[in-house]
Amino acid sequence: MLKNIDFKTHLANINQNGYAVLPKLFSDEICDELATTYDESENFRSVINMKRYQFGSGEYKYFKYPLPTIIDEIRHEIYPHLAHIANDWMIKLGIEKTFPNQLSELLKLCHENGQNRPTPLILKYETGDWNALHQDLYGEIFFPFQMVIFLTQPNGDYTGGEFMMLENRPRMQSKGIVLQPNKGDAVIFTTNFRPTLGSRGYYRTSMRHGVSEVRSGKRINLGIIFHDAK
Ligand SMILES: O=C(O)CCC(=O)C(=O)O
Ligand SMILES: [Fe+2]
Repeated sequence: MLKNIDFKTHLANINQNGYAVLPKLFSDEICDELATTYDESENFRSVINMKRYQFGSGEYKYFKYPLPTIIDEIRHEIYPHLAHIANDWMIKLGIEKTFPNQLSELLKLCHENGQNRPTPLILKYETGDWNALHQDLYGEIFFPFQMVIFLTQPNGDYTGGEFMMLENRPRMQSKGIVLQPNKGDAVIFTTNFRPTLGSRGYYRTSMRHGVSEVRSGKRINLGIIFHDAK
């Protein structure tokens, strides 16, 4: 499924900016099919009302294991490409941590550490909904990257609802990044922090992500987080 992806360019973008946009990872048909699974409650382990937890406004559902095939495949196929940068980042930042080459091994570590619950999720936002800037860590073991796939079309299915990232640079003002990818596009982005080169070597820039208010319509996204949750 990932045959035509130009990973070299995407990995360079991730190294440079902390994120990459992958155009048209999923066809419209696959997007529609995944968006429809949202209403099939047997696919999910829990439903979160975002207002109740003060996470913003909207609703999301975590898939249960076994994950739908396409989500499981993409999670396993993308991971090895990212594990290499993850390890390089840890070296640059002087952190003694190594991520295994395969997702199955990372998940094994998560499970041994009591992080047993699957983290892939679908989020649904309607008019007025939004997602507060946050990080998806879920336990001591967390992978530095995650992915979000846009299942609906901005300025077609909804307006507003931009994907936002905020880079917190130490002792400097923060940088905001706003994206509005098309239906079927994916964004791979930094979950926690990334190395930025300064005059005295690499330092940590922490990143958070969220979604601006949806002005009209319905926005549905699929989130793929690689580590499992406590
Ligand atoms: O709806 C979005 O674009 C953001 C979803 C999100 O927070 C995530 O996938 O972790
Ligand atoms: Fe998130």
